[in-house]
Amino acid sequence: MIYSNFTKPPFHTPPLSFPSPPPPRNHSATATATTAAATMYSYFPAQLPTFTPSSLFATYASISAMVMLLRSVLNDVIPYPARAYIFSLVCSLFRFRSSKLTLVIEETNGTGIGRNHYYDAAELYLATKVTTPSTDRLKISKSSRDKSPTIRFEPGEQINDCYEGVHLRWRFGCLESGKGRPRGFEDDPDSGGAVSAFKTRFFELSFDKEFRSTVMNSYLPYVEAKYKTVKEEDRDLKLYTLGHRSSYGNVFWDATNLDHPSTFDTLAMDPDRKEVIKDDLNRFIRRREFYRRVGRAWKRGYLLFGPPGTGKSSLIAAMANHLRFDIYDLQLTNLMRDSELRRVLVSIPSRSILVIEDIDCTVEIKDRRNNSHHSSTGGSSPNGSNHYSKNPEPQLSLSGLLNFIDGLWSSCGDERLIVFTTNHKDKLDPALLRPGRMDMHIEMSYLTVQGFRILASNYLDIKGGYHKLFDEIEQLIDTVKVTPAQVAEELMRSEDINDALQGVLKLLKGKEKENKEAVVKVEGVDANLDVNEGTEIEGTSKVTFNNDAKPQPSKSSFCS
Ligand SMILES: Nc1ncnc2c1ncn2[C@@H]1O[C@H](COP(=O)(O)OP(=O)(O)OP(=O)(O)O)[C@@H](O)[C@H]1O
Repeated sequence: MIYSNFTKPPFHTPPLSFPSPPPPRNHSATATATTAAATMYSYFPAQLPTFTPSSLFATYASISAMVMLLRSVLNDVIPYPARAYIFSLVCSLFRFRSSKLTLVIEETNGTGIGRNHYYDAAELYLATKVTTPSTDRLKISKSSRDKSPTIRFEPGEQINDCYEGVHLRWRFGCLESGKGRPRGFEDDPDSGGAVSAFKTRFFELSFDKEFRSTVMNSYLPYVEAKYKTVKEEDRDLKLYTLGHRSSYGNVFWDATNLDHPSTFDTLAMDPDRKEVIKDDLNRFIRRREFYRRVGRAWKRGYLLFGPPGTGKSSLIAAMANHLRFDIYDLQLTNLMRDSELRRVLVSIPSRSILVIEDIDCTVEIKDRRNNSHHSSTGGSSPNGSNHYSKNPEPQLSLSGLLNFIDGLWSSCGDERLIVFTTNHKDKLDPALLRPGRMDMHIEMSYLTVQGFRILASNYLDIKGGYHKLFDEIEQLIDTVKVTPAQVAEELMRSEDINDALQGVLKLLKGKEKENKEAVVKVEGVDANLDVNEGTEIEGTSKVTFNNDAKPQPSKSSFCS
């Protein structure tokens, strides 16, 4: 027990003694004064309690201990939402008479799973305003491949802005929005045992209430427009792939710069077909109002099909470079359930291309669904995790994917392209080919003469665009199947034009020879069939006419 100077002393402390009043004098005035003084003297102790540093510290310590005790009791007794409500009530009392209006712009939208476009716009817009004197501290980063640095704000940082005479104050904040599983994962038993705090980043925009309509109708659209301009002019295109998984089981996109040099000019493809694709893309971008008017989600699906090495990935990169859209490369093996797929797809922003390569391997999706019982009894997922064993249902399904393409979820997000690629269109689930799902089917074929001319001009920069070996090469290109990738490989082997073209010639002649041998082999099988009529010949379907007809392993990890 700590005793202060104001509390009763312990019983063994000697009682405070008061000195006796001085004896009275004869003088009457003096006597009166003396009597008054004596009366006062009798009320006050001779020695007032003293405030020593140690006593003050002891008092402070006991008060703090009490406050902390009270606080922890209140925290235990009153649940977090109730505390937050009381806090907001108290705040609202103080805000009541404020002439300012504050808009809070959080990083995620109301549902907590999609990004808030205003937040992205504000972040980029304010990065252009960091030269104002009110800015004291910023985070800055730049990878070796970035064109310009990325600027981020420290919590509490303020930036003042002025728009059409209206003074605006931006403030960046970051707060721990509570402990527990993030929104949408509350009932998920598999979302990680650890329960930790998660952060909400936000901007606050404060201004005089009278300018509310100016800010809402004019300033915010202005910030958005600036964002678009800056993004287009300055930024590097990004390639996003599904990366790390949080302890809640949430999967996040990891970004890297997309430096793919492929353009429609470098693509070895018939010029007419290239024009058709370019026109289609340009029309799509222009038709925002059209899509709204006819009640369709503003997105377009492309199916690219053709043998490996015919330029499907190169075409996607050319599309991204043409439109200045980011690419989101989705590997379905990284996802376990439809809910994850939805979450990941909804997090893709506008002006981006979602790519799902080798979609013919979606047979895996159906297999997972059918094998859910097996998985739930201890099987492990294809990527080696034991995620399935904890969550038997529902798994990733084709219908989940299709629902995103043209179901209700398709309306989440604007201005997006969805590109599926496949080496085997015939193997695709008919549901994927249904009209309205993939708007345009683009066949990527073996190299044509026109395609070869484009490759030769790109790789060898031949003056006049003609070489004496072209005639022979082009004759062979018409008769054998060779992919642009194979010819491009030959063209890269030598810096000498003649050597490089000789290499192409050799490749084509080799293919021609293989074709002839294969024909002879087939004729031999046919002859055998005639001799042993009625014999079941196994493996005739494996007889190949050339190397290109051989089934080739897909590079996608989705195909195990
Ligand atoms: N049509 C083409 N025009 C220009 N270059 C091409 C073309 N097709 C292939 N190439 C060259 O071949 C390489 C591989 O091509 P790409 O990855 O685009 O083929 P793909 O059809 O996507 O193959 P896969 O089906 O195996 O993914 C490219 O880096 C490019 O250099």
